[in-house]
Amino acid sequence: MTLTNSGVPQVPDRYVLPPSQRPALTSSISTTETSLPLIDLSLLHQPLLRSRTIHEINIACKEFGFFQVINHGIPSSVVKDALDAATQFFDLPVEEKMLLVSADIHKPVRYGTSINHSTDKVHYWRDFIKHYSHPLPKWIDMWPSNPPCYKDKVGKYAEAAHILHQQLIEAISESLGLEKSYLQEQTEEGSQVMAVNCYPACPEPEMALGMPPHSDFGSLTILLQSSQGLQIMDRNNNWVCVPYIEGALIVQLGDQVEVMSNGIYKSVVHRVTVNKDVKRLSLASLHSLPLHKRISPAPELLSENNTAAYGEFSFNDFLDYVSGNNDFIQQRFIDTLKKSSS
Ligand SMILES: O=C(O)CCC(=O)C(=O)O
Ligand SMILES: [Fe+2]
Repeated sequence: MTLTNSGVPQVPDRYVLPPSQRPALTSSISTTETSLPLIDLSLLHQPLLRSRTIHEINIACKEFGFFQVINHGIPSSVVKDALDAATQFFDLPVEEKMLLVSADIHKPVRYGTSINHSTDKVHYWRDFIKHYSHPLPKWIDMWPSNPPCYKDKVGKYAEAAHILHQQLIEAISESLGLEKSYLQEQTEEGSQVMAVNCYPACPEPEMALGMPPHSDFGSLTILLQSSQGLQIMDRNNNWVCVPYIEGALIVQLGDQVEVMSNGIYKSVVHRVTVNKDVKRLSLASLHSLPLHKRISPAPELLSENNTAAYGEFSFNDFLDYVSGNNDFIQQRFIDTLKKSSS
């Protein structure tokens, strides 16, 4: 934000990506050429239409590990208020935000800029604040107290996202042929982290990224964006721009669902491009099954001919990987769990 506000005419060297990693805006597939799944969640509550909607979710999860949802039950006023509060937070004087800065990924509330991981060489065009969000009463006192509306407005959104996550996990379990309640206990006890991201306007958007390619570690991410900027990788390794759809929320499958489904569903690799004129905000509600829990493929999905394709893992394994790995961007954590099929 400080760089953009000072009107730099060029992206400083530390943000410039090696040519092979630049977003090459022209070669990404835009959404006029390909249609990404959009699901009307209100149909899940209609007995005659539920199974068809579950089928649509199954196809979207298999093909993309991604879909957008409308009629998701979170009121538009709650969504708007959360985005307003986030905007006001990033507009605070830099000295005030810097009081929350930390590189320690274990901190329950932390503000950060540029560097995605301590091991990354390249910087990214993003400021963010991340905070633990579930159960909310436990964490909310630690959240930013400025702007004064932040706790209330982002808190209401976070609680609504938590309920939506439970409904989505039920539908996704069902779409795999598992009991609707298969993960119920684990989602109730699971964790939720809100990553509130701000991507300021960037003088040379073709040289930098807001976030590098990655998949999210947890079960699902529910993402609210203020404008277009997210790209997902499709099964042919093409980058596809995710369109901004008024009132819609984005659902992305994380690594835990990939392992639990034994790879029937894959977590979606995504990145964030930046924009010359518009500051973009996003609220990523990152949901995860309990952090101490070891996740492994669901036994119900395995058979003699279909054995476990992934080893089990826990959140701590993931943290060890992130803190010890210099090539986080090149290799996904989940790929290290894959068993070779001999
Ligand atoms: O800003 C976005 O659209 C994506 C953010 C994201 O991928 C994340 O916070 O993990
Ligand atoms: Fe992400």
